[in-house]
Amino acid sequence: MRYVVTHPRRVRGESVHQTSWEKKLLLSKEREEIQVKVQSQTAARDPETLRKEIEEAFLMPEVEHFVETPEVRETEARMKLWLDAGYPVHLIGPTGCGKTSLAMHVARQFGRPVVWINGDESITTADLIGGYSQIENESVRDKYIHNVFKSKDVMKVEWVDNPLSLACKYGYTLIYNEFSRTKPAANNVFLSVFEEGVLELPTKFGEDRYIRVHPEFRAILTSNSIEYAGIHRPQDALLDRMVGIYTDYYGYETELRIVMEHTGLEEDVARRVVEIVRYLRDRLPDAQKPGTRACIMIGKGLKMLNRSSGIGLDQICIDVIANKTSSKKEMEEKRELVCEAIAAVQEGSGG
Ligand SMILES: Nc1ncnc2c1ncn2[C@@H]1O[C@H](COP(=O)(O)OP(=O)(O)OP(=O)(O)O)[C@@H](O)[C@H]1O
Repeated sequence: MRYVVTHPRRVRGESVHQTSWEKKLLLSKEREEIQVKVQSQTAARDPETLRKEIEEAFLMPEVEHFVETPEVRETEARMKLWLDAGYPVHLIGPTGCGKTSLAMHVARQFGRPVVWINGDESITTADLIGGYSQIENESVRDKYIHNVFKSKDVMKVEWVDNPLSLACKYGYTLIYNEFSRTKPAANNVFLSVFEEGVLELPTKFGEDRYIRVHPEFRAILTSNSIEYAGIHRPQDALLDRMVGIYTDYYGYETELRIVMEHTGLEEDVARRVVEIVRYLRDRLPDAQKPGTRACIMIGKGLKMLNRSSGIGLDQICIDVIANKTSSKKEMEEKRELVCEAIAAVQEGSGG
């Protein structure tokens, strides 16, 4: 809804040769309130149409190449059990182990629109629930006339729902990725959502400050087990209202299937990639462990290799795990470990 503010045109008194009578009239007008003629520019769309448009906009795309092994299905089954029991599910696990893909895949299976929030230090409660859109219109009179006139009119127009309000109002599935990156105070609104089934809109005026949470509302939150120990430890009261499912790196066979699905590599090559990454994962510190994502990246890098470039498998692996390196010495140590991993896998495969 756009508003047009109309108000008496202001003109510079002296520069326009008006009669004294016109000046008097203009001056008196200046003391009048600004006449705000609000015309809505668009005919109000009915709420149902608006909702359908919102739902189409939010429908989460299918997770491509999603691999379901017995191990994946077991975790999915636990997630659905708790979500159907009415509890939010908190997936905790190391970087790149598959939390987000799992959350998206399970969310899709409820057939409800999925709204997505990425946790961040700068997120406020308003980012979660919404706020008023407002038009501010300021008109300032000429400075060199004694009757300087300054007018400012701020109009609060309509409340705009943000993802959490939409999910609670219409029963969408909420995925709150890396939620522990958000400051705990901003996440306080979730306490009554998860317990009393009520979303309070503390910044909203009037009677509809509360949303009764829709029975189809579900929430899946993810956080990074490594960062979890670091950035913002969520308040116990919030953790107490969720079910926690710790998702570590997948087993060998699942990871192999995922790499083959994403890269199209032959099984024997994919096996070597997974074995090299798992060799490194077993020997690197938690914060440096390569995840499933690293397996896929190495696999895709291998596919792009051509003999003439002189780039070898070792360099591909080093480039993928170098991101979390903080010194030349550390890089050299990793280079040695990569060569050790490749040799060990070569030996193991009798290659
Ligand atoms: N079951 C699966 N089927 C296919 N691909 C998967 C599966 N699980 C994870 N992946 C792939 O592995 C990579 C890492 O998965 P994902 O991004 O879900 O991990 P994450 O734990 O959410 O990572 P982060 O902590 O960085 O958010 C992605 O490329 C994803 O597509």
